Amino acid sequence: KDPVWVNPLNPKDPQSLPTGVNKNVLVVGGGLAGLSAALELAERGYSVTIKEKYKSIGGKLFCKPVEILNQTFYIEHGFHAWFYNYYQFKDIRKRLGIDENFKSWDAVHYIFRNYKPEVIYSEGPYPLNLLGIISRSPNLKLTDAIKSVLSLPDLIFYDFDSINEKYDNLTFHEWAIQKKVVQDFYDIIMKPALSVTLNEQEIFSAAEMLSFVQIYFLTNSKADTREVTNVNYYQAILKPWTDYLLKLNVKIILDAEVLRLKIDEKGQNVYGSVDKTGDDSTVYDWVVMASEVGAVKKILANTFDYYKTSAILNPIISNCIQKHLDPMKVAPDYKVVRLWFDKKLNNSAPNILETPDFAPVNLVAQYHLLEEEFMQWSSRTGGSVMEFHCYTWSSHFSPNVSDSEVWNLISPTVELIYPEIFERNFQVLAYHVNSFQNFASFEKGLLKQRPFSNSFEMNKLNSIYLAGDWIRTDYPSALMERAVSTGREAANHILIKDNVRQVPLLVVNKKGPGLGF
Ligand SMILES: Cc1cc2nc3c(=O)[nH]c(=O)nc-3n(C[C@H](O)[C@H](O)[C@H](O)COP(=O)(O)OP(=O)(O)OC[C@H]3O[C@@H](n4cnc5c(N)ncnc54)[C@H](O)[C@@H]3O)c2cc1C
Repeated sequence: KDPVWVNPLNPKDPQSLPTGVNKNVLVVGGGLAGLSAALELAERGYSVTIKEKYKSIGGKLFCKPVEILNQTFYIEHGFHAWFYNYYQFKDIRKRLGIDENFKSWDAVHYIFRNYKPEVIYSEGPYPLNLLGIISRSPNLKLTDAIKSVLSLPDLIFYDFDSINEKYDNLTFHEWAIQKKVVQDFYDIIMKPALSVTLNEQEIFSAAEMLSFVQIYFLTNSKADTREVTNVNYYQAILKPWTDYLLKLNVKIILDAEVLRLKIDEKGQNVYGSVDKTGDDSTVYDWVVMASEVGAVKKILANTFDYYKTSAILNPIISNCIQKHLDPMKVAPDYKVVRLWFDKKLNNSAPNILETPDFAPVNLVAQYHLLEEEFMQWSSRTGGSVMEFHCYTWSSHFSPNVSDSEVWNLISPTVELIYPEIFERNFQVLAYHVNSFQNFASFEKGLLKQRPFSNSFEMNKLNSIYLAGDWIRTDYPSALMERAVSTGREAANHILIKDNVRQVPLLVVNKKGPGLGF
């Protein structure tokens, strides 16, 4: 199915603010959602200020310089992949002129405890591409798909609205049982997708997962096609993006955690913020909250405390909190561990390996096969740089372990994945651990209360819009693409209010591919 354009609601309005008109926008959070909103608004003449809590921009895509082995390496929050259906992201890449910083990741390698390894890629037109995956598989048989026939209507005749209505109160696993999905099929095709959601697999919503399946596998035969960057994310994405914003006079203030919002009590307009650095006296016309779910909860709770005696604001803020924020949850904490070894795995080890059965390790990326600076270090020293993603850490170990204990704790699992590391006695030369608990939960039952980008405004908390990967969209979207799409949506809510033409969005079709003809 082709993607669909969401066209501007005001196509006749001018493309930017009239000369001489100044509108200030505050963007809270410098992740992809905030950067996307800032890009659209600054291009259309707005004076944009981004306030970011940390010293580096990028949110979950951040990439910061770290001194390791007497060299400065740029280290990411964690390895990411860009998918074919990431239309808003592709558009931003084109506008920033950074396409050359991406390369294709042709096939995805998986290992399992009870099945042979799989190399999955999509080739040929739909539905032959899916049949190809089954026929190449050393584990799956066509009869698995035929026996799982009850699941096929929800997959190939997917309908976004009715699936959301029907299945958010079921977990994906419950849905698979209800639809009698054959175990092999579930374990090899479906469970791996759940494994990389950074959520607890057992409680993940069926509605959310079926939408993910459309985006990443089914909507068109290229959906599963992925790209990775060939240099670090700072060089590939964040520097060009922030350089462009700075050229458009966007103010980017780092290390400036927003503590609470300032609201004009009569008009209920949000007009500013109090930050870690103090009380910002700028009056903003619009605010885009683009921080992650836990942070928005915290900022709104502080704001409520501040205005709790206000007869007008108290019920408004409390309504937004109760309706849209209280039900939202944060996924378990995760760790991303990058190690510098004195040796390399043999050549047959893939650059990226997904390990759905090997929790706490969900994915292994070999950085010396991915990014330039690590390739150079490896060819100079003969060593390797490997990253291990551990997505639901506290379901396996104490959340409070020190960084120096992490490798010892995951070593027994890594030994099952890559015994060679231990057989050949690889020495760890250095290591770096990122630990966070900032990912949104997509467990069952949250969809109805999940806010849209304009939900606060709809509940009378005016001039404030939401953006981020935890915000609900009325089309299939996920992760990085949801972040940049909701950033653009937030910008569009502002543009239409100021009679500036909205920016079109290209989104994944709400219907599944059907029989393909
Ligand atoms: C290890 C890992 C691997 C991933 N892999 C993929 C992948 O392969 N493909 C994919 O599509 N997605 C992937 N993701 C998800 C993707 O990174 C996110 O969906 C996306 O980056 C979210 O962007 P965001 O702007 O919504 O939120 P964030 O990136 O979380 O940005 C929010 C920003 O708000 C800031 N902030 C918080 N509180 C405040 C405050 N009070 N004041 C000011 N600023 C504040 C934060 O510091 C942060 O910079 C992965 C995520 C992780 C962690």
